[in-house]
Amino acid sequence: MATQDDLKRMAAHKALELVPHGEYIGVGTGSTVKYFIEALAASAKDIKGAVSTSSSTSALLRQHGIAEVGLNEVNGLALYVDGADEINHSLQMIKGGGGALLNEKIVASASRQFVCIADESKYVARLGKFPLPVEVIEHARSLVSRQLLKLGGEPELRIGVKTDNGHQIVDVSGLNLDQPMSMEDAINHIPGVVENGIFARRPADVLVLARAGGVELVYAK
Ligand SMILES: O=C[C@H](O)[C@H](O)[C@H](O)COP(=O)(O)O
Repeated sequence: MATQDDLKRMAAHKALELVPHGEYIGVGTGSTVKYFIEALAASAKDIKGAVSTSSSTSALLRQHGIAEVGLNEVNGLALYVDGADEINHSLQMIKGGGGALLNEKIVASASRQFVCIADESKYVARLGKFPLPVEVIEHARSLVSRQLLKLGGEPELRIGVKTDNGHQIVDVSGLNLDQPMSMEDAINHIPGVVENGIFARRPADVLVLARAGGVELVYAK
């Protein structure tokens, strides 16, 4: 029986088919993306370079000899490839389980196409079982947490974690995410919030979904 890691690897390999030759691409963060970087390095795709979303992704790109380029050095990206913690049938996502949500949202917003790679455990009818990561300015953490309580969530500080941008992460359980775009906006309007892990304003364009029976491409309904 295929393990979750097998499924992640299958999705990552399939995504290679969507990578254009001779372009800059954005690369997300996480265990599924790690398989994508390995597959990309072993493939004959001649991308111009990759914009990274985290120090861990940069290290993997270096390790595999893939040229990294800064976002300021390119005029937009053809494609962005990343995993998700949850993705719904509109291809809206919760991301940030690995703490890279801020750079991921920035790089995704610079990309013409967002390809999400995921095993079937991530594909859900309703977002919100996975606690929502919210990146906060450290001295505003308590203030922000009180506002998140008012929005119906139960915030919990991710102990001992600092993001690549030097902020803290609060993981929020119990939020009603039936209107993901409104909640994305509402949380980002709290002073002290840097970014939150709802990707509703910039959903994926295509989901490469790996199930035990095979890999399929899913487009937003
Ligand atoms: O901050 C991390 C990212 O949003 C990841 O894309 C997400 O956590 C999924 O990671 P994984 O592929 O390891 O499940």
